Amino acid sequence: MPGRLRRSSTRTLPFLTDILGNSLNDRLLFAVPKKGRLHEACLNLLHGSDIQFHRHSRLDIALVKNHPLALVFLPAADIPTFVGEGRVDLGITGRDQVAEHECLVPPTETTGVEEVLDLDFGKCNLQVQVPKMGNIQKPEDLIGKNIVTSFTNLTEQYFRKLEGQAANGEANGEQPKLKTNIKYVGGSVEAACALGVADGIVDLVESGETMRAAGLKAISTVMDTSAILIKSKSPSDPKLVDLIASRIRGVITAQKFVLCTYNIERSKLEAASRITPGKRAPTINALEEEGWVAVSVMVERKKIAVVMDELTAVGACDILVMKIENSRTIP
Ligand SMILES: Nc1ncnc2c1ncn2[C@@H]1O[C@H](COP(=O)(O)OP(=O)(O)OP(=O)(O)O)[C@@H](O)[C@H]1O
Ligand SMILES: O=P(O)(O)OC[C@H]1O[C@H](OP(=O)(O)OP(=O)(O)O)[C@H](O)[C@@H]1O
Repeated sequence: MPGRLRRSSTRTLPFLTDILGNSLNDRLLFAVPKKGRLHEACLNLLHGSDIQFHRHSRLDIALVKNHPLALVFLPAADIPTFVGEGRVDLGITGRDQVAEHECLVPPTETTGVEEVLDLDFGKCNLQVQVPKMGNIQKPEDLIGKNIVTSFTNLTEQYFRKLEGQAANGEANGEQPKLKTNIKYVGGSVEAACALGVADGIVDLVESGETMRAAGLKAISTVMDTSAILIKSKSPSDPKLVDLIASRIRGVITAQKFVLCTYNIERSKLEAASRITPGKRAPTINALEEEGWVAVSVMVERKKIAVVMDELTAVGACDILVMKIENSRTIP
């Protein structure tokens, strides 16, 4: 694709050419959050996928030793732009960041990103929050007031819709409503109300600790989000994209599931199989002991304690649970 970072590296990034020579040529580019909440989990994913690299200090590009791949460390918020324009082939960022970008730059047939995989971390909600002790109870009460956020496009979209609904109400004789002011801040959004800059904020909530510590409460959810693997609409090496996606999927599955084995009388197998249906189906082997079978099955890690209780209740015994180191399974 013309204008790709690797093809024009001498023109656009001369300092990188000094350091890396022409080694970016013909490498798939993979953008990874350079800091923040997703950074560490992404490094773990790369490690689990055996993507080996050495990152020089201060340098935001690292060549991968065992694949024709280069990692580009970028702010999570910028990754949808680079991938969406086809400058970078693959990326990890939050679904919230993709949605925020798409509000401003709607995808076309050739631009914009495609979601490859939900990565099952970075889970949180983008929520409208207001002072706990104040008199604002619902998002409509914020119409015409000041909102502070790092997600100005999603917030604009949310409040314009709310204003539209309120305007329809006006036609039915309700109070006239004003336009809501939306201001950008890059971080520590939760401080805006206490500092008198905002009547409400739109910010991410995971545990709710930040929100509660700032004396705020959530009154509405704009969207749910988690980290996702995205690709451009015209990656330079689709086969390598598929290979990387398959390795990452394997690591995610291994983290999400455990392997459970147990012995049970064949007559009780049907009840046990209802508790542990497996990803596709349980593996069942006959035991030397007449009328008994051994079952081996993948179970979601978060459900395993309840599953073990239920298996015991239907007569399973010798229940063992093992960590899965890595996997290759169908999506
Ligand atoms: N508390 C959280 N829990 C889970 N995921 C989060 C949380 N906060 C942010 N994220 C996810 O991580 C993405 C990046 O947010 P983060 O605030 O870490 O980025 P940053 O602004 O680049 O880093 P920093 O805040 O350190 O400057 C968000 O878009 C969201 O998808
Ligand atoms: O519900 P919690 O578990 O408390 O998490 C929510 C906080 O996490 C994020 O900020 P982060 O700490 O990444 O830093 P930032 O405020 O500088 O963006 C988000 O913007 C909230 O402030």
